[in-house]
Amino acid sequence: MSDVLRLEGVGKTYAADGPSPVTVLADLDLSVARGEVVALVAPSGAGKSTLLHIAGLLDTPDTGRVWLAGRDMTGLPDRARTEARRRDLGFVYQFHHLLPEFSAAENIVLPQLANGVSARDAQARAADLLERVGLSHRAGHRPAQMSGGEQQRVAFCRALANAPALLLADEPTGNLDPETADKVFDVLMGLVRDTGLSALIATHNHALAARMDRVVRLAGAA
Ligand SMILES: Nc1ncnc2c1ncn2[C@@H]1O[C@H](COP(=O)(O)OP(=O)(O)OP(=O)(O)O)[C@@H](O)[C@H]1O
Repeated sequence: MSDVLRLEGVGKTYAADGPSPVTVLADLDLSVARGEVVALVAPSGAGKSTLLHIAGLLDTPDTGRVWLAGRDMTGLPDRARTEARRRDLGFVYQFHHLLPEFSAAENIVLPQLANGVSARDAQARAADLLERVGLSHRAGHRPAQMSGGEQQRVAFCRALANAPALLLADEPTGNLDPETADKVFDVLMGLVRDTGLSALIATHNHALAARMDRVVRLAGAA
């Protein structure tokens, strides 16, 4: 199977047993093929975050199944899900979430050490990734010493540090002014294409969505 991510018949209802249950996702099918970049466009409240949490193995659907990198994740215990998340997924959010007391390079090295990569290999990969996003000269800077666009470029490198099968991004340039957002998005797409990565990228920006391989629109369930 060449899909990196496959959701089949996924449904999610919040407070299903409460007085006013909210069905956010109903019978949703979605797949991301290997090397494919898919835009996820949804009006506010349509369930974009819920979907990304389910795809990111941070939440479980009430119905349906989730495959990641060819393995069925449905019903796996927390430990196995955490392990799959660490091995197969990279995350980028609207805010960079870099560790403030560590340098750009260290922020990219640390997740690799946690995955058992040697310090030497981790440093070499961090240097390579920083070069790809044009930030070699910022390797020793801490997040507070960098611009918003630079911080976000480091966050992309960190997400790719362990060579995940799939990148999940939630409004990755949403915190930046439009001009910077365009440039930083170019960097992200360059990085994704260079590494042959698959990605599911949520955005409200239709121009950015149009630059991806496919656009999935989430209308929101009743
Ligand atoms: N834990 C929860 N309990 C009850 N309702 C929830 C919960 N989490 C989310 N919802 C509801 O589910 C709907 C979808 O939420 P979700 O966060 O997935 O939307 P979203 O598409 O990401 O929105 P936005 O783009 O505004 O962040 C919303 O109406 C929200 O109020």
